[in-house]
Amino acid sequence: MAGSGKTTLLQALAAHLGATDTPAYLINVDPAVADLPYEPNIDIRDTVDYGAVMEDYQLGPNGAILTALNLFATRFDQVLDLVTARAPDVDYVLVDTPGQIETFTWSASGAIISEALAAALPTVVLFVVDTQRASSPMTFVSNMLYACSVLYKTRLPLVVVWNKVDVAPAGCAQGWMGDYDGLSDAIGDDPSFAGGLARSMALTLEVFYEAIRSVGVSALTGEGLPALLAAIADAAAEYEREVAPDVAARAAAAAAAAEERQQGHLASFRPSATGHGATSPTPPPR
Ligand SMILES: Nc1nc2c(ncn2[C@@H]2O[C@H](COP(=O)(O)OP(=O)(O)OP(=O)(O)O)[C@@H](O)[C@H]2O)c(=O)[nH]1
Repeated sequence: MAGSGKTTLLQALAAHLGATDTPAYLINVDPAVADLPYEPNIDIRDTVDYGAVMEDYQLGPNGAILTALNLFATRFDQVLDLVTARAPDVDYVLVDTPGQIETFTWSASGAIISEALAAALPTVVLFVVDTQRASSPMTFVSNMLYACSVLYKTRLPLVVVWNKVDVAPAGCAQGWMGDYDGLSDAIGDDPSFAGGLARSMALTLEVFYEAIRSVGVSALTGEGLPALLAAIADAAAEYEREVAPDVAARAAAAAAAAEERQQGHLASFRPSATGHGATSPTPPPR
């Protein structure tokens, strides 16, 4: 979510891993960020000038982020080559995404980037929430719906990160994830459409909670980072178990479809039994 602390968390994780002699490889794909508190190994801003994109294409902030991501995605194979070349030396590749969730999660270029990463390396999504901003039951439910949509869009193991626990403890939100009655009581008998929707969504989301992990952290103080790394390891094991076979099957199906297309093209150029090519413009005279 925007402003939830993704960049600060990435910096905190990188510092934590550095201190335990586990250097991480850092990638920034947010073209609009002004200052980064960490030194990325790969930075979209080295490739795409967000300000120039706005000016050249006469776009607003979100349109410019989308266009910058599209331009970056066209060269993502080069990024992937760099990442996979370094992968044997690092345990983690951390990717910082743009603030507006829809520009990454729901864009074609965001899908290209996450699918390319997921096809090359065990990939896990961290859905970062500002815990204080999810302290009312309604905003909690809407945050969980966003998390749910990210899970279904990416089809990757997901960890919900309740950030900023130095300001607001995550206990309440984490409690609601496992306690429909508690959440329903908190929503109350609000007779409005929103209240009814929140109650039915809360019930629907119970199944979703079984598929995800959640951790409370403070990117500012470092609280909860070891638990977050344990959750990431668990999610990576799920990737190996459940996602990797699916990724391999999809790659094999895509390769088979490409092969079939190529055979089709070849067949159309092959001479027929009568000595005429399949692409002959006129049938032989009778
Ligand atoms: N108290 C507190 N503040 C935090 C924490 N993590 C981040 N912040 C603050 O939250 C604000 C936003 O942090 P960022 O890291 O820029 O958030 P972001 O999600 O990357 O922001 P966008 O990319 O713009 O969406 C900054 O003022 C951070 O200092 C935390 O754990 N505790």
